[in-house]
Amino acid sequence: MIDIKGLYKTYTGKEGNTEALKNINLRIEKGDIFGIIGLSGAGKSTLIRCINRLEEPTKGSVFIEDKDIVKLNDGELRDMRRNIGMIFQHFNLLSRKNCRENIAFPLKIMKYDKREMEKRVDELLDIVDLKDKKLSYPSQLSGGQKQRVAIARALATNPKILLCDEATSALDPNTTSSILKLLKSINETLGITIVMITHQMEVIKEVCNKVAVISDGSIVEQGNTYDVFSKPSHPITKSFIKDVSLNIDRNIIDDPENTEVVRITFLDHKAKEPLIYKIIKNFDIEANILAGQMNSIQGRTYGNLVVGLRGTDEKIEAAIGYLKDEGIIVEELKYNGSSN
Ligand SMILES: Nc1ncnc2c1ncn2[C@@H]1O[C@H](COP(=O)(O)OP(=O)(O)OP(=O)(O)O)[C@@H](O)[C@H]1O
Repeated sequence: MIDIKGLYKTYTGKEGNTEALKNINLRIEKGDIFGIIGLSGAGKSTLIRCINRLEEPTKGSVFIEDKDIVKLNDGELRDMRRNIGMIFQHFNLLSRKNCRENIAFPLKIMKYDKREMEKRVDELLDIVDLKDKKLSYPSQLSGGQKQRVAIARALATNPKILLCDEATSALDPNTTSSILKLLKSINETLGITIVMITHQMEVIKEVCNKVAVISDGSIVEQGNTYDVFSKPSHPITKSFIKDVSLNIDRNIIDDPENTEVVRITFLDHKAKEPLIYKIIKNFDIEANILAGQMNSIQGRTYGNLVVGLRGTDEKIEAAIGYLKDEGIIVEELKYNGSSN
């Protein structure tokens, strides 16, 4: 549905050039809730704004269905943008207009018939659960309510795609959760493809089925959210999930008493099995848990443990072989054994 190919963006300024995006390639399928996560300055806003050409790419293509948005003329771009709604961190509502008028704004520009417009505004207020605030002004609304109005306005023209630029970053955790639920229900019931940029891991975990991790203008990892975050390979991805092995004291890992120190990752139902107990019992070794955590992404569980193993090389090798046969991911952090 959205196919970004070889996308570059370079900002030119007095102090030189900034390469904000470097060869971005992403495919977002119809019906996805696609998250793009990165630290401040990574290029998230630039990337999402290139999707509707609020920012002009320097090079590359952004295909929406089969049209390259980069090549559209002004009139074609205006038509295309009706298919792409957008919401922002600070809502961008018109402060002198009430909820009804804010939501009706894009319909007015499209010269909707007055009766049709009133009907559509009522439908939208119903979708975002704000019927009782129809005549309230933005200053009379909470942050969450303002974002609901912004969502209603973004949906007014029946877009196929909704772009969310840090849409929950200004909201408290409970309000964030209710806005994410609303976005998920809009995705499911209206079939709208959602692209969201965020620096909040919780947002990705709660609603995104796919994720791309952006760092210094490049995508460093992407895929199904569960796969990317249960088996992260890039240090930036690991930092978002606060990988247990990153936080562990090096002295503990280097302790010569441990023959080997491993980081093991359990996925899905394996996270609930007593595998450490089994390796101690069946392989006659000692297993000392040094760090651990359990996580959940959209109802699927995974766990990480850092374990110091003590015993003969053969027994430890057999225990690790058993874990791998059981589908557990085992990574060696430190080996002190006699043979290698
Ligand atoms: N209009 C601009 N002119 C010059 N440089 C810019 C401009 N907009 C962004 N940049 C630079 O491009 C890089 C990417 O910025 P961008 O705003 O896309 O990052 P971000 O990941 O959205 O960061 P944040 O989360 O802090 O908003 C940064 O180095 C930024 O300083």
